[in-house]
Amino acid sequence: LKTNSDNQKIPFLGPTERGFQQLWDSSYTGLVLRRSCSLPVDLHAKVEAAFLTLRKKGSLLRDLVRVRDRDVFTAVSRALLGEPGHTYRYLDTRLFAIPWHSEDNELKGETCCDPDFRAACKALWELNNFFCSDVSQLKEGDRLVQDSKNSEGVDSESRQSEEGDTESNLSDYHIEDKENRESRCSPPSSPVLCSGPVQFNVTLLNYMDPAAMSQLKEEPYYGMGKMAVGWHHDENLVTHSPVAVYSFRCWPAEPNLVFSLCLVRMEGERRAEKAVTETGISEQTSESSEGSSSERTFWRIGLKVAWDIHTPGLILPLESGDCYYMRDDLNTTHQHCVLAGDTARFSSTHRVAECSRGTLAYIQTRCQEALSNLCTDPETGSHSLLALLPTTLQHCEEIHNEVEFEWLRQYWFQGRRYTRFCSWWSGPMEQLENDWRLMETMTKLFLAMVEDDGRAEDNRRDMAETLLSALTDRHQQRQTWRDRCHSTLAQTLPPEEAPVDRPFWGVDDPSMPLPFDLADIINRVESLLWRWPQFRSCLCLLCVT
Ligand SMILES: O=C(O)CCC(=O)C(=O)O
Ligand SMILES: [Fe+2]
Repeated sequence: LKTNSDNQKIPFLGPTERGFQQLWDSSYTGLVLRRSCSLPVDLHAKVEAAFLTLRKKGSLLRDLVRVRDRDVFTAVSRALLGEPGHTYRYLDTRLFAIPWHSEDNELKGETCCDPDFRAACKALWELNNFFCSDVSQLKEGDRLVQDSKNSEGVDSESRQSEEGDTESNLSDYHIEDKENRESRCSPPSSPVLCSGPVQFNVTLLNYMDPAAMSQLKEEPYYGMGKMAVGWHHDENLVTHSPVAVYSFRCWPAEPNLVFSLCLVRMEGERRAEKAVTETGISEQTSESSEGSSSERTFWRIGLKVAWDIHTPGLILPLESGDCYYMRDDLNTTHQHCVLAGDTARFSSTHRVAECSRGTLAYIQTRCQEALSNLCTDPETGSHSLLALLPTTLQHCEEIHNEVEFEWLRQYWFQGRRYTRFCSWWSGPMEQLENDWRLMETMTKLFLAMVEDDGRAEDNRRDMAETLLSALTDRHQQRQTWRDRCHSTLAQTLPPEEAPVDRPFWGVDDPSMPLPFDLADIINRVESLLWRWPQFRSCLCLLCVT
C-alpha cells in the first residue's frame, strides 16, 4: 500500500461510531454476528472445556508455512479437526484433520487416542453440527442474532437501525496491495459451488496468548492495532461457501500471567462497574473503536473490501462465546484479519474445504490407478509394467509426484504431531508410503525401457521426454522440501515438532529401487535425448539463451 504524502490511514468504523450499521448493511453484507447468549449454555461449556483440553495436551501448534517462497511461523497455534481422512491446504501446507471422533469407538476397542482428547474432538463436532444447521436457517439480510427464542432453535434476528452516516473523506490513496494480491486464492479451474444444506467438513482451531508473543505486527492500512492473523482470504474453500467462527477468550496457560492479568481485570471491572452506575452505559458500548477501553482490549475481527481504498474498514469486537459467519461471497470479495485483545483467545473456524483432491479416499484411489499398471509375477515376485503408452506412464509419474509431495512430505514436514495426539493417520500414511515405494519400482522399470537400445526409437523419445519432465520436477521438489526441513527456523523446533525429511534413504539402501538424488539419472536421460535431432534443436532454443 502506498498512502498519500501524510501517510494517512484509511478510516474504519467500530460499533460505537456513527454509520457503523449502515456501513455493515451496505458494504459488509454476508457478515453475521451471533451473540454468545444465543447459543445453548451446555454447548459453550463443552466447547470451552475442549479448547482447554487441547491446549493442555499441547496439540495446538504453530505452522511453518510458506509465504512468497519463504518459510514463516504462524503467530497463532493451530490444529485441524474434521471429517475422517480430510485435509485442508493453506499457504502451501496441507493439514491433516484429526477426526471428529463423533462415534464412540471405545466400545469397538479402538484406541487411537485417550478419552479426554476424544471428548474434546467430539465437542467441536457438536459445535460443527450446530453451525451447519444454524447457518442454513439464517435469512437473507440477517446480521445480528442475539437471542434464542423459538423451540426449533431458529433464532430470531434483531436489526438495529441507525440514522445518519459518515461520508468517507478519503481522496487520493494509491493502493498497490501486493500482499493482498498474492494471498488471494486463485479460483479452482472448475469451481465446486456450494449448494444445498451447508456441510462444514473441517474446523481450523486457532490459539494465541498475546502476552507470550514478542512482537505482533501492526495493522498497516487502517491503524487498527496489533494483528494476530494478518489480512487474508480463506483459501481452499468451496466457492461461496460460508465460514462459521466461535471465539473464546480465556486466561493464558502460565499461572504467573494469570495472576497479573487477574489484577488488571479486577481493576478494570471495578472501574467499569463504577462507570455503569454513574452513567448507565456499559463498558462495551462506551468502548472506542480501537477496541481499547480504559482497561480492556477486545479481540476484534477486521474486515475490508478487497482492492478498495474508499470504503472504510469495519471492526467487530467479540465477547467470549460470540460467533460470526462470513456468508455468500464475503470471503472472496473481502479480506479479514484478527486483531489481538489483551487475553489469550481460542477460535474454531468451520469451513467447507474444497477437497476434490484433498481426501485420503481420493489419494488412495489415485495410487490404485497408478499401481494397476504394475504387474507382479506371483512366483518370482518380479515386476513389469503393463501398458507402455507414454500417456499412461506420464499419468503414473504424476501420481507418484502427487503422493510424494502433496501427502508424504507434507505429513512428515509437520513433525510427529499427528501420531502424538491421535494415531488415526499412522496406518494410512504407512500404506501410502508402501504404494509410493512400488511407484519407485515403476519409475525404475520406465527408466530401463527408455535406456533399452533394443526399442524402437520413436516411442523411446516420447518416453524419455515424459520421464525427464517428471524426474526434473521430482528432483526440484525433493530439494525444496529438504531445504525446508533443514532451515534455520525448522531447527528452532523441539525434536517432536521438528520436520522430518521423509522419505529419505542413503545411496546404497538395498531396499530402494532408485537413488534419492536423481541428478545422475536426469543427466543420463538428458544425454540420451541428445541423440535425437528433434529434441536437440528444441533444447537449443531453450538452453542457449
Ligand atoms: O480467529 C478468527 O476469528 C478468524 C481466524 C481466521 O481468519 C482464520 O483462521 O483464517
Ligand atoms: Fe480467515
